[in-house]
Amino acid sequence: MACKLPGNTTVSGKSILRRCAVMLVSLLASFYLLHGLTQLGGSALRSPVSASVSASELVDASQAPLRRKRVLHRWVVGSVARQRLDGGGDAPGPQVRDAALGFPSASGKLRPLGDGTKRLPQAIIVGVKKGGTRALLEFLRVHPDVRAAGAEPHFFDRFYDNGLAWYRDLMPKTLEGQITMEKTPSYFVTREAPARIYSMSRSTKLIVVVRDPVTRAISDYTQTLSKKPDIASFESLTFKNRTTGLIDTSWSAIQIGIYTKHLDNWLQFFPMHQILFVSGERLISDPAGELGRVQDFLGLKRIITDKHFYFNQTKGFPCLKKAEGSSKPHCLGKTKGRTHPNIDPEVVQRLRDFYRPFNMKFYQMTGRMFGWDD
Ligand SMILES: Nc1ncnc2c1ncn2[C@@H]1O[C@H](COP(=O)(O)OS(=O)(=O)O)[C@@H](OP(=O)(O)O)[C@H]1O
Repeated sequence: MACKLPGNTTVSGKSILRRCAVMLVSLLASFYLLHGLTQLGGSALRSPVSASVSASELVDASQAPLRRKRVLHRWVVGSVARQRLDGGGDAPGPQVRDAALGFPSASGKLRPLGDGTKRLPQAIIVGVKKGGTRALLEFLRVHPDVRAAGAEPHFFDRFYDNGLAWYRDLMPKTLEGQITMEKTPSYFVTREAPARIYSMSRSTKLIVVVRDPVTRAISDYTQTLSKKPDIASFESLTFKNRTTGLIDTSWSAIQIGIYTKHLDNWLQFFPMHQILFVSGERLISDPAGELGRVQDFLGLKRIITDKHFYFNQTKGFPCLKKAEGSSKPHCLGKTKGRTHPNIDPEVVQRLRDFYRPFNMKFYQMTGRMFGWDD
């Protein structure tokens, strides 16, 4: 059979069939290619970040400023979880379900979404007054896995009757994996504090910032003097009887520095390994070194390093290059690092002699030489 095409071309039936078959095959091939491209583009659009973000990158991202990190983590883990929930036919396991609801901490753990929950502290800086407790807490707060109450709650000494719910309410909200902390230096010398903290949680980690008891006493006195300029001199308050040289151990400025006496009280309830002693002197001369020990003790990743500090010549103390939630340098306020009055060197020597045996016992108990008697 033959037919006439426009332009007087004569085409046979066989030839038409051949042409139609070729057209069909190329049409099918185009469809196949188009389908492949759509699949590729579709999955890339569904998970723009998740496909390229590894667990270690998530951990690294946590070291960026907290707010930015949280937004990023919500987005990243949210999309990972969504992808798994959408794509897989299986019911999601607990990890995926958690991921759908949250984001990981610096340690890679998953956290619930939202602003978090107020929790009782898992670690408390219990002392000592004028040891450097504020500096330690301010430095620790830089860690993304630490949240701390701003003011001193004084729950275990002054406000115990208000109950644990009241205490918890003073705490900042935390996400799973973050540690709640507070500092109240007077706990260390409060007789009831160890039993009370133990009854809240026997696993509470305790931190004590200790400082040379003589300079601590002078610092304590300097604070009182700033509030009551009319008080008696340090020298006269130190002695029960200046002629006999008998020290007045009932004066709180003196008594607080007999660390072994107070420590004995804590050891009735807590084992030594649950108490960390931070050197107040080293906190000034090597803040990153002391912070390293504290982070280890709290089971935290060592994120706070010497890169976080600079020595402020005017202040005469180490300061933070960036405070928590800020990009500005931050030194402690003017009530921290006061100029001390000059004390009669004979009185200072008498106090050194008084504290020496207590210090020696303290070094023995803690296994650390603090160097106050060198
Ligand atoms: N980085 C930094 N900046 C300023 N001050 C610092 C710092 N590190 C430790 N210190 C020392 O902290 C002392 C105050 O201790 P506390 O914060 O424990 O005092 S308080 O008990 O809360 O009142 C305070 O005591 P004074 O020098 O006697 O004022 C400081 O010596």
